[in-house]
Amino acid sequence: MLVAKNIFKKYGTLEVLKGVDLTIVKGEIVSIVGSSGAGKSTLLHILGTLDSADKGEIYLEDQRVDTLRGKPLARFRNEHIGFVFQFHHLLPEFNALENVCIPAWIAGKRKKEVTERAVQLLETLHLKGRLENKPQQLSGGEQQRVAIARALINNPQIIFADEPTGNLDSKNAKELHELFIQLRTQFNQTFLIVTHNEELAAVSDRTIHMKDGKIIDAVGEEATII
Ligand SMILES: Nc1ncnc2c1ncn2[C@@H]1O[C@H](COP(=O)(O)OP(=O)(O)OP(=O)(O)O)[C@@H](O)[C@H]1O
Repeated sequence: MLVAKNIFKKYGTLEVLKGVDLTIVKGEIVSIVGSSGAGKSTLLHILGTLDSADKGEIYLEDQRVDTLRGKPLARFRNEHIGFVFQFHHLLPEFNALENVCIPAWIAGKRKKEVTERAVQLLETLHLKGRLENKPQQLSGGEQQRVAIARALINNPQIIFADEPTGNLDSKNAKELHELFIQLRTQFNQTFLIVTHNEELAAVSDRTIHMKDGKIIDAVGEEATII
């Protein structure tokens, strides 16, 4: 599903990623954990094509993605990748239903089909009665669920989530973990999640540990095969 080979990244003289290799199988929920500054978000952004590596290769379902630029990259991202961030970045002037529909409208999909799928997703995410509400009229947990429906609208191959529970209380965080598992069971959805939340890491299928720009194994040694 996702294969990354020998990813390197520097910011100025700071070496942030020092040769990361990673493979993720379809339907896996994988968490990336590690201390602050280990390079987790940088890796997630590079794998999600939001940032570029200095060296290395990334393949999503056998398509090389790290060489895409401009319009083909924007189109690929819109059609194949979903993102969920700590701050959900919903558009305040649009209601929940519209926020979910926007990526599908951008992809040029038919309005009626888009609305049907968005309503179905929002119902699955227990937001049936909140379709017309603007983000500020929703709770933090509800806003995050709208962001997840938005990430799912184009049926992405993988969802990248950066601290998705970072802004939620423990009850909403737990509900979000259950939701990820439900989406994996129901749709075989693949997730790669950067998190400091130990409970979220514990319910993942696999946890990847990062330290100083490298993936390490459980005893802190540099891992060679992941
Ligand atoms: N755009 C940037 N320009 C310069 N340095 C950056 C940039 N983005 C990240 N860094 C630096 O790269 C290092 C890794 O950052 P990154 O955000 O990937 O860490 P992280 O493991 O996700 O940390 P945290 O858990 O605190 O979010 C940090 O030292 C950070 O200051």
